[in-house]
Amino acid sequence: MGVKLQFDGPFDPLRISTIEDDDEVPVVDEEEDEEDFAPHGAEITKYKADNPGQKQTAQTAKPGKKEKKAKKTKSKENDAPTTTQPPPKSQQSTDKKPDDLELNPDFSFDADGGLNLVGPSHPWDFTSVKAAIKQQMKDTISTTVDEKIERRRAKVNRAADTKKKLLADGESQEEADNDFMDDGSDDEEVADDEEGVIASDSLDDDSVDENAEGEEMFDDGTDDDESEGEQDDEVVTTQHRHRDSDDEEDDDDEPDDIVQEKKKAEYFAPAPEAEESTTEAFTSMRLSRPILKGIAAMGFVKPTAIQARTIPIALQGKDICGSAVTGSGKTAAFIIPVLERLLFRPKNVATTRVLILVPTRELGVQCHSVAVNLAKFSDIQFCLCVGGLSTKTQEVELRARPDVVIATPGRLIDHIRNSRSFNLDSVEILIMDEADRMLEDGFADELNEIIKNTPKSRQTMLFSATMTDNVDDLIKLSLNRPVRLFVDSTTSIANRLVQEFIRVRAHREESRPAILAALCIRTYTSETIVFFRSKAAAHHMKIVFGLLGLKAAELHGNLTQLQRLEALEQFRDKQVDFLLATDLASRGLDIAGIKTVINYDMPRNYAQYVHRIGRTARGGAGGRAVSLVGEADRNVLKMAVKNSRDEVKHRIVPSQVVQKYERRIEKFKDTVKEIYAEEKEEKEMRKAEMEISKAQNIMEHEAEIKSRPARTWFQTEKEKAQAKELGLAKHHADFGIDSEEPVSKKRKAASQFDDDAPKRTSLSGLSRKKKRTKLAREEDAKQLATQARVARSVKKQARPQKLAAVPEPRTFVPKPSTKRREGGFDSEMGVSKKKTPKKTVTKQEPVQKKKEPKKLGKVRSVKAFKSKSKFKRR
Ligand SMILES: Nc1ncnc2c1ncn2[C@@H]1O[C@H](COP(=O)(O)OP(=O)(O)OP(=O)(O)O)[C@@H](O)[C@H]1O
Repeated sequence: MGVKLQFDGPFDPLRISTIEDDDEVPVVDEEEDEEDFAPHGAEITKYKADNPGQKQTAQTAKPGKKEKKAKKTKSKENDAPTTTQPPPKSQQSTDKKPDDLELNPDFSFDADGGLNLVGPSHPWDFTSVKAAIKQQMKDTISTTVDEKIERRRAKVNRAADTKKKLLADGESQEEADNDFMDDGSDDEEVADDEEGVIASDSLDDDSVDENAEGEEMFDDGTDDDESEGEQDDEVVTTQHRHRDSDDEEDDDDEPDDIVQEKKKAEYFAPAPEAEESTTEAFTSMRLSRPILKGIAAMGFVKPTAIQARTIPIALQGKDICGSAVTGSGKTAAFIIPVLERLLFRPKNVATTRVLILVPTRELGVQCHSVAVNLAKFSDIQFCLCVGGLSTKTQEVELRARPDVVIATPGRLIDHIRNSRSFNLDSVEILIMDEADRMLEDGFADELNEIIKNTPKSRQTMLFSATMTDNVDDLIKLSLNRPVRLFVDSTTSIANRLVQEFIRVRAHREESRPAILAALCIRTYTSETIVFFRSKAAAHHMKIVFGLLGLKAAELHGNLTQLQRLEALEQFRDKQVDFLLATDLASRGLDIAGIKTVINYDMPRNYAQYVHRIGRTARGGAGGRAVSLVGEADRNVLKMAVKNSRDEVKHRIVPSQVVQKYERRIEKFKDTVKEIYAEEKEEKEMRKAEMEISKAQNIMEHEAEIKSRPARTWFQTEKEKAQAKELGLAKHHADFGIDSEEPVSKKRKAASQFDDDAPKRTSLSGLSRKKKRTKLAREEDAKQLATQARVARSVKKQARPQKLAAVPEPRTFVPKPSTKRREGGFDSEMGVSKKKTPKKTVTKQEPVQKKKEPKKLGKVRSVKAFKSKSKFKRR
């Protein structure tokens, strides 16, 4: 309930398109208690969502109703939104309209002062979501992994003390044994920032050769003949090969490019240039007062490039395909125009008009939190609809028809199919954050299902740092002449992000845990996020870190939703120094102050690498990404070096250091096994507990349970698995990744260090939705499956045809290129081999090499890294 619109001043008819679900309802013809959104005398031009070019002039409200409406307005300040055209900055303090002051007496809008309001300490907050989860939780018989570690640390420490005493007079015991269980904070172990140790200036072509002559510099530190005493890491700055913007694609792709460019020219609407006025301040964007207040409260002073370009176009109701580097404010870029448009919604009937899709629950929670914060001076209602939270609570919330639903695709489809009276028929704006992610894996079909359920006339906006502009992909989303707003190249990384690479030789794969421990104890001691490919590896290192005395939280899909949110909060609030995460945390998460991202193992593709390292150096801050690069990671390394803005660095952790940590970790082996055993035991108990409560439930509520209609899903398990495979193949093709490339056996072996970890089951590798569905159907699988199939086929027949058929998946045929085989760690890092004559180290060099036969396998690699120690290696 709010105040009726009143306008008494000029209003730019091109500036805002309002949302409407019924053209017959003029914006100002709302009930008396509609809110006062627009400036006095303003004329609103509305654009139909399906026809942005069509204008409709709204009636001008009669002045004088304001006092009447004001009485009805909620006492809350946020119920008095008013669209204003703020005066020029210079006049703001003196030239305020009395009406403005009347409406918001306590709000002074000053581009420097007002916008400098201290925003929330973090743009997101999980308190309410956590509380909701806790409410529905039952007590379980389990202790946290931290408790298990702590108990054992105390035990092992006692054992170590006893050992020390016994050996007090002895001289034979290796010194390393004495720090058996230290806390990793020995002064001698904490090296200074290595960057200055050996790092040389950016190398020109000549200096590359000089470096190439000293090949031992590129040894990976695995020599056995290290000098006495612990050494600092070596960090060598190597040549960078930043591509010019007009040199972005490989030469091989040229014919493809021409076809794609032609398609793009036809498909995308021309993107207007960013207006200078809008890039300067949010106030120039003619946003309404409540939105400006929300922006100010977030502490945003000036729009970022993507915001400056997106907001005016989004306000016009146009479809957008947007991309900008990680941490550049894309979330606010799509939320602000949505909120602005929602302020003008007809309010006679509550309607869900905006749907924001995100790929992960955490991103959903974060996006919801940012949206709620930005809208806190309005009456816009939100519903968070992600997995891991109570379906029932969401059903209740959805029944109230919130203005905005923020959802993960799986949970949303669940509601569409199984929550009575919920549908997407009234959605006018569809936003997909991390849209390229949604187009891959198992999401593609889910997305198709969602799109099928939304009206064609909707406005659609897609965003990602690695957004695809491949027309064939976008066609599936049935966009309407989208505007392509690519502020940065999709391969770009943040400006102040320094990239380091550590080579992990094939025969040293098992040293990864020790290298990681050395990095985290000696160099990157806090505000560091470590990415793992597998949940098992993340969990294993959580235990190892705990035993080493490092404060770490883990974040992956094997945890409960509450544990996941708590891990993020602990890391955000600096209660722990390290977040050990899988790719679950690689996209979109915005945690202030992350200094370092470590890739324990490289992600499967370059896009994922961009997102992972994009967790640092956000919003103009600096950061560092350190990646452990194995033999199988050449492609990603190559892309990373090629797209680096500045030099990349090659870090060498001395073998002596690695061996020291290997010994230390080796000593925990039994303790780690004990912890796994205890976890296993607890898991069994929890399972038994669950079974009991399930049985009790069935006994008590049998009739009700049986009368409930079975929850349905839109595809069979088989279909979903196939979709995932196709998505992956397509994504690999996009990024030039050889889908056939086997996962290095050695790496696999290295990640299987936790031999007591749960083995693969029939549920492994399935999405949460699949798992849940599968588990839920366990009891009477056949019966329910049959019911579901029947229900599905009946519903399918009743449904309209899909808006766009999914095109045949492209079969990826690896290009016969010798280029890839040439690339070893050294050549990807831009370092020439020893015998390369200086003058031949030019840009033409790789082209010549391209024609060489494919024979640069292991032999080349060993040669390239030749060092004095090569004779000693086993
Ligand atoms: N105009 C602004 N002024 C200052 N800070 C801003 C502005 N807009 C957004 N931010 C802040 O910048 C940070 C990054 O924003 P956001 O998470 O939206 O980035 P993103 O581009 O979506 O990143 P990613 O690609 O990783 O998802 C956030 O902390 C956000 O609060």
